[in-house]
Amino acid sequence: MPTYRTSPPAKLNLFLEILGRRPDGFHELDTVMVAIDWRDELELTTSVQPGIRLQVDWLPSREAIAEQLQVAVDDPILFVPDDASNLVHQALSKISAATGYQGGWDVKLGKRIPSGAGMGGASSDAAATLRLAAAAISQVDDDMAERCSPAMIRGIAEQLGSDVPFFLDPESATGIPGAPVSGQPMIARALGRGEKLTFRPLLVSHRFLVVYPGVALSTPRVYQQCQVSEVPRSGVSVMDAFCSDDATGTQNILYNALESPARGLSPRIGEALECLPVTLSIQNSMTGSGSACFAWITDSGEPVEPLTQQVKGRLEGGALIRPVSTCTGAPEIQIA
Ligand SMILES: C[C@@](CO)(OP(=O)(O)O)[C@H](O)COP(=O)(O)OP(=O)(O)OC[C@H]1O[C@@H](n2ccc(N)nc2=O)[C@H](O)[C@@H]1O
Ligand SMILES: Nc1ncnc2c1ncn2[C@@H]1O[C@H](COP(=O)(O)OP(=O)(O)O)[C@@H](O)[C@H]1O
Repeated sequence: MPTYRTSPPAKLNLFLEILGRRPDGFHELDTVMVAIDWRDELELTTSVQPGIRLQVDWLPSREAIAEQLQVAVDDPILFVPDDASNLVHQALSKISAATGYQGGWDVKLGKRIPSGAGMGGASSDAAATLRLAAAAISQVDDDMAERCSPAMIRGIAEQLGSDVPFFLDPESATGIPGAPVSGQPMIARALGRGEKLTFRPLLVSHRFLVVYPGVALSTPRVYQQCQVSEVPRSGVSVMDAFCSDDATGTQNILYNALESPARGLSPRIGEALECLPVTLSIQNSMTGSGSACFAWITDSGEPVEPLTQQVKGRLEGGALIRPVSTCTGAPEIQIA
């Protein structure tokens, strides 16, 4: 059986405004996201033996991540489920049910993206699973290939989570044939509960310094504490700034309405933000519902390594601190 592999990326929310509260418990959003090259690793093989066998490990090792976070290897912060609560598992159950695929799945998930960070790790793993599983199932016969339509994939992605469609290729994510092709870095604006997407290609690569301050925040808890904005800002100007071919010197456009409730839930958010540099060419924000924060380095000539060392020196306590760049949200699938 061939093995299908890909490296699901994390995301950063560059802008997030709360437009309203919905009767179903979700919030209407205006958010702008990019994928970044902080990646998990996912490997999937079909099997004649029914069932889903999922193995999850930290990369490069649980010990290495625990050491950086200054916690014990069995600390709850490093817990990632390997049962039916993992979104990879749920994605496979749903695609098997939707296509009538009767076989089983063997999956290895290598985690680098921390959980409860607002970096969308679980959502990205789920979207990548759908893409790999669709590629594998499509090999069975033409009938199966036809059942793996972009509309079916998008429908499952939306059921799995508000952020999951963002990590599909733009045509599957939007349902618009001819949407910008996958494989190149994009920026997306998401409306609704996060699933109504518009993609635009990025003309230049953008660099960030990301800090995960070693605390996991629950997305529902952060939303419970948030305020609907009376005079909502719009994500359009952020899209425009990031889509220009030179963002050097762009001032104060990052915004996240969930930052204030997240700060209230953990002092580590403020600590992470305060240790990030702020200059004429560097702006800071929190991603998603937290806890990770980031600095956007708008000047392409600014070296990132001294900034990384500066932040490592300033932030007390365990943390994961990494320079990253924008990348495609739906990376290439390798078949071996
Ligand atoms: C905040 C964001 C910003 O991109 O990202 P993360 O911090 O999770 O990465 C997203 O809105 C999270 O999307 P996702 O993580 O897929 O959330 P879901 O599983 O759909 O929802 C989890 C819970 O979050 C709340 N929720 C989520 C999305 C939304 N538009 N309004 C909400 O109120 C609801 O309480 C929901 O039950
Ligand atoms: N594939 C997965 N990777 C990480 N966490 C997962 C996964 N599937 C389900 N989870 C659960 O999802 C929650 C965190 O989701 P995640 O996407 O990592 O964070 P966030 O929503 O902050 O971006 C945790 O409760 C975790 O147990």
